[in-house]
Amino acid sequence: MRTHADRRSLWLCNRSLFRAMQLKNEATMVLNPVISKLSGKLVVLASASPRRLEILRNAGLRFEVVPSWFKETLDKRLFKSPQEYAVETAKQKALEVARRMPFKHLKTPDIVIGADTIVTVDGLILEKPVDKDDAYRMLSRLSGKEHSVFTGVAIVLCHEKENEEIDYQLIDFYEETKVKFADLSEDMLWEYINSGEPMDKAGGYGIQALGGMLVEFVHGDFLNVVGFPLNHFCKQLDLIYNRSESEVGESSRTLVNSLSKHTDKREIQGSNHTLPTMTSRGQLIEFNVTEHEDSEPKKEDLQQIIQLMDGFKASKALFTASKMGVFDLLQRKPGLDAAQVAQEIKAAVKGTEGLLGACVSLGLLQTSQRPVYKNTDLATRYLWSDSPFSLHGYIQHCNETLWPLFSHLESAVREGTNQHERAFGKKANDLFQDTYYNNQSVKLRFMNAMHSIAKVTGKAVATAFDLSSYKTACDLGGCTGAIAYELTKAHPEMSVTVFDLPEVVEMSEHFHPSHTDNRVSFVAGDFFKDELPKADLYILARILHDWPDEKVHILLKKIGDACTPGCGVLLSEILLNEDRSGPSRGLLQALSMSDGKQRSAAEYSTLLKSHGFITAEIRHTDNLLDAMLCVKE
Ligand SMILES: C[S@@+](CC[C@H](N)C(=O)[O-])C[C@H]1O[C@@H](n2cnc3c(N)ncnc32)[C@H](O)[C@@H]1O
Repeated sequence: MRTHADRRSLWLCNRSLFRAMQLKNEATMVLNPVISKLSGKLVVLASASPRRLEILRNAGLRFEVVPSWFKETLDKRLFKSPQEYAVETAKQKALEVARRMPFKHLKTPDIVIGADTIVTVDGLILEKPVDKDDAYRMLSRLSGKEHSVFTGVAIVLCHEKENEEIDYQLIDFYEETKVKFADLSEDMLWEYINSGEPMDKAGGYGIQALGGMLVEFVHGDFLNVVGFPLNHFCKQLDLIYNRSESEVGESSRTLVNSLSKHTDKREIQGSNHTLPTMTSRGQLIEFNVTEHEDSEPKKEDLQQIIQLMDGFKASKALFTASKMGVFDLLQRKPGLDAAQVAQEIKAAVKGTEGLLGACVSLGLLQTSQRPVYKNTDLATRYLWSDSPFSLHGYIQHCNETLWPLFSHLESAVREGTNQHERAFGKKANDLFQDTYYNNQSVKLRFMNAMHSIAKVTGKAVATAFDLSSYKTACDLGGCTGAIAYELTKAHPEMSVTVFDLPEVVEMSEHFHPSHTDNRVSFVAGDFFKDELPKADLYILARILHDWPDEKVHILLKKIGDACTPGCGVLLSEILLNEDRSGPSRGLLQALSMSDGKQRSAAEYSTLLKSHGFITAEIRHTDNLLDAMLCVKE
């Protein structure tokens, strides 16, 4: 029987082993650029295992957990090797979730990850023990011997096609780790079984906890024994997202099938028979599920379509309530009834009742029996003008500028040009100088709009990367300075020059924060014509999308000329997916844009590369804007 000291030293040994394995993983690859490829994507883990969840969370992956309904009942005798069984189970788990989500959750994931861990010894597959006796049988079989732990992993990539079909692309792999158990005495076995730990674990032990005391050595990926081979997974992601398609094809197995979103639900649930039980490595299989003529409209289809059809009504109700000061009023005086609100906002009671009711239904206001109204938390945080994260300014811009432009969308599509002349009665060669800045109130409204978005996104952009090596920054087109103030707040060593057109700089003091910050200064000028202030980091936040490539090259050349090797460009934009499938915010915004265009990270990288900048990092911030850091070679 092992003493407590023995167990403790075994435990310590395993802990240091765990750390050593972690360090090995860290040393062999840079995880973040791989994991960050998944940010902004709907990643789903088709497993309820808390250990897998923790491993992936610790790696910085953001995902939803949707446990698979696939029953692990595959006939093990049909498989040539245990690893093929584990891979097939992982595959079935992931595919079940990938197919269920568009119907049950009304959203299509981008990626579904499935995994199955098994333990094999003496040619036998050990899964989870069903009871204590089963655990005893398993553990005594493992005692004093070396066994293998296999985790099969399946990554299902879901691509929605234009015809509403979904393509499923499958990449699968497995990882093997050898584990040697110490000789286990009866007492130790039962003590461990009675701890309850073996019951939900393959092979009846958990290496990351008490079970670590049973282990003499581990050969291979430690996390694979815990339940997920993180290192191999990241290498596969690297192949999928960072390498050419041919490399992916060579290194992993791909299975493609298409399902229509309109395929009958019952057919999906029973569709396992359409999958081969096993495929050989490298094989590509395609099949289609026949589409049926739908006899009844489907509830979920109708919900989706109604949301799209009514979207403009909801937007306009929000814009109008915001413009008429409803949220500001109810922030100052919560608990007014419709007549009181109508009186304050100088509107008809009937019209006000309708607007308040619509706002309640949209989750912007709360009401009670009487009925009186007050702001919801959402409105308090984002809709009244003086809240720190108020989007009031941007909502006014949507109402007064974007709404008229969108009402001419058909002409914009037919003519392929911006609709400023139709919407506002005047041509705009330079959007800023001809449209926004030749009228004082329009200018202030635009600056308020930029300010409100920059306040919401500024911190995420300012802290997206390690900028500690940069001491002077210049925010080109930095407008009200909102991002500059976030930068100095986040980087105490940094000073920032905001460079913008004279019309903007003259108004900037209206937006200064209450505390003075002498590390932020303003310089007026035209970034296409004038000399740029010297800095070792240039910020381009929501600038490049406004301009066509020719103009972007003019600006980037000036920045490139002003930079010495090591200087940086911090770009902040909505980055389009490389296949231009989204995000829809970016694609919708493009519909009302003038001469500019939305671009993907690769497109921005190419533009910057031609001026000597290499893309160091890309961050999808989970905020309204993404960020890229590029460094001068
Ligand atoms: C879309 S706004 C972005 C503002 C700010 N960077 C942000 O993210 O909130 C574009 C900014 O570029 C400025 N700008 C446009 N043309 C410019 C030019 N030729 N020279 C300097 N600034 C310019 C505008 O005045 C405006 O402040």
